[in-house]
Amino acid sequence: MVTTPTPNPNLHVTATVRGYFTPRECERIVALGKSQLAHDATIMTPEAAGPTIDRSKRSNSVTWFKQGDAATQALQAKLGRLVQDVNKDVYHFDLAGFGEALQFTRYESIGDTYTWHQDLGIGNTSTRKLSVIVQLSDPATYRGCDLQIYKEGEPAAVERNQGTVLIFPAWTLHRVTPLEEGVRYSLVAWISGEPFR
Ligand SMILES: O=C(O)CCC(=O)C(=O)O
Ligand SMILES: [Fe+2]
Repeated sequence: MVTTPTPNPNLHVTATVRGYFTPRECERIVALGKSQLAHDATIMTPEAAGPTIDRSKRSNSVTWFKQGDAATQALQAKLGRLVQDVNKDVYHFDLAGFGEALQFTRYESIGDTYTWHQDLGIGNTSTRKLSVIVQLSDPATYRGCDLQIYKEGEPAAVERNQGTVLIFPAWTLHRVTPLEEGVRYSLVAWISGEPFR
């Protein structure tokens, strides 16, 4: 049987929402993140049974915001509204919601980095459909640590402004270049769903 599905024209798009969070809101999120324990960030590889630490690929630390906390719920509500709107206009995915805890990402040591990767992978990362990143730091306070998206063979830098939200399909290749000066924080959320449709 041959059918011709309707094309989905925006799968390459990174949705950029400038100033969705105010600098004050960003500072509050940073303070909340910094008040909690940091863990070495891990990666998933098909070779390893579970999450592994590989500093050549990912050198930074993360804090998972506690599920159910009032502050977490408020953050998820605000992000969720935006994601629903963007998904309706841009991606048209079947989404179930936040599949895992919000990740507060910390680049605090010179050289902290995350090399090219996709967020959609194996194990519990396999249900991720959209990646959502909030730029929490004032770009004047750090050098390097550029979030870049792979576009037609080239790294394309994305908006660095504090409070900007970036949304892209979770298979999109992206990286964070090494931190050269200062510190950078980001908030990362993944919106998950049943196998792709
Ligand atoms: O810190 C960022 O902007 C991106 C982090 C990231 O790509 C990830 O944690 O998967
Ligand atoms: Fe990522």
